Amino acid sequence: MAGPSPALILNALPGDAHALAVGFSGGVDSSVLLDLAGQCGHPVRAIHIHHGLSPDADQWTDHCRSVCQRYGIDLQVVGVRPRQQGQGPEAAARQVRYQAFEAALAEGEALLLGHHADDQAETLLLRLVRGTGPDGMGGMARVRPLGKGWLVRPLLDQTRRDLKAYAHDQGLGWVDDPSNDQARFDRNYLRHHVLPTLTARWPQAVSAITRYASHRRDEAQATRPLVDRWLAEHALFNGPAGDEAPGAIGPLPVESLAAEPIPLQKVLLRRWLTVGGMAVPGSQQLAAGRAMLLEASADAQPQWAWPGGRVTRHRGYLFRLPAQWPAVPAPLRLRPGAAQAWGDIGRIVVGRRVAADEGLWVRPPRPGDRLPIRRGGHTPVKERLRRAGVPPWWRHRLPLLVDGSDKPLALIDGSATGEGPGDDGLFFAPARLPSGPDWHWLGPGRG
Ligand SMILES: Nc1ncnc2c1ncn2[C@@H]1O[C@H](COP(=O)(O)OP(=O)(O)OP(=O)(O)O)[C@@H](O)[C@H]1O
Repeated sequence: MAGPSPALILNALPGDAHALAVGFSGGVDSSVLLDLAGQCGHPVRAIHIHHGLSPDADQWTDHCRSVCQRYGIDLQVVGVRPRQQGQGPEAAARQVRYQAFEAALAEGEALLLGHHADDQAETLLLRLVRGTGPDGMGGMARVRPLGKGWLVRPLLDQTRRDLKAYAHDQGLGWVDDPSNDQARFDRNYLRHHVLPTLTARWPQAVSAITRYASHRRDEAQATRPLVDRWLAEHALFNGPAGDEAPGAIGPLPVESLAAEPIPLQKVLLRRWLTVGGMAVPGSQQLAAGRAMLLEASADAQPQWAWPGGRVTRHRGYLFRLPAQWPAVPAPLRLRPGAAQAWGDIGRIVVGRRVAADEGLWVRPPRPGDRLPIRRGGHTPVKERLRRAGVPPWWRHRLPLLVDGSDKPLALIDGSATGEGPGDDGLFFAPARLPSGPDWHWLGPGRG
């Protein structure tokens, strides 16, 4: 592997990145990165996050200022204090740091971070001993979207020793963070005890481990489109055409899933949960959940719950259930030409000529509600919803149109696209909740 050079950055950049922002802590790795970035021919700036955690923090910021001044590179200093919520100070600092990076990135800008091969090997070993799934073994990504730009780690194939040698050769100055050695206990145990033992016996251990991570990432990148295609073909897709936002994949049909080999079922389930915004369970939990959901008798309604979410089976489909149910909305007096909030669940969009002087209301269905039918007579609302395939847990949250004396008139059709209803219509535009309830039954005409 060739040593540090600007080509590492140029080769790692996504095609449309046209400006570089170096995450500059003042440590040796990001000092090398800054030096290389300045030789790439792209506009460069640096971002330093001042956490104020160490008594030396001001000195590091001063150091970063003077280095950037020498290079003639703009430095943005962002002061963010970690908010500690049940995590260690390191993890809390990392979380706010990435949020600050994301907010600071401009369109088309690539944030460069100085993670190297030893960091990657430590990450992999840590994940391995703490327990991780196949995606975790891809380690840190070399490139991923971040805010309006990208996060790029061009030094992932360089060892710590390569970077130090470059810094010495080029006469670069840097600061050492002494807290690194105490705060990151597990990582340092690996760094000082485990990796030296491994590399004494197998000198290529670090690059072999990082190569493995790179294979895993390639494999994930190659298979993901196939998995997503399966989901798009089989799991009802409820977004506007071409919308691939998370949550756009609807309930999973049990029959199609069960027809696949078990290892593929697990891959599909894992991905389906991820696109629904759910925390993915560990392998054992996933295997148990899969068996419970797919191997139960046809008329059973098993419910699988793990700390990250819940899935249930209903009439041949698997549904992701939100971690918290939105409250049942309160009755709403309709206003012509308005888009009115239907609790946290969505909006009721009302045409201009609707409800002008009729005193129309919308409220959730109640037991015993009945709707008039065209041939004369009435049908229970519950029966209409059941026939339309609306799962029981949504039936009492849907909008029912009633007149001024609370007499049910109609269920309001849903529209996933949110386009105008015209002057005479009204419809329900469901919100896409973060926990991704499955809205597939809300297509126009189903109400
Ligand atoms: N305070 C900071 N200001 C700007 N950039 C930083 C700062 N701290 C870290 N970075 C950037 O992140 C890179 C990795 O640093 P470090 O390993 O400390 O980060 P981390 O995000 O905690 O990662 P890890 O996952 O390895 O714990 C650095 O080389 C630098 O590019």
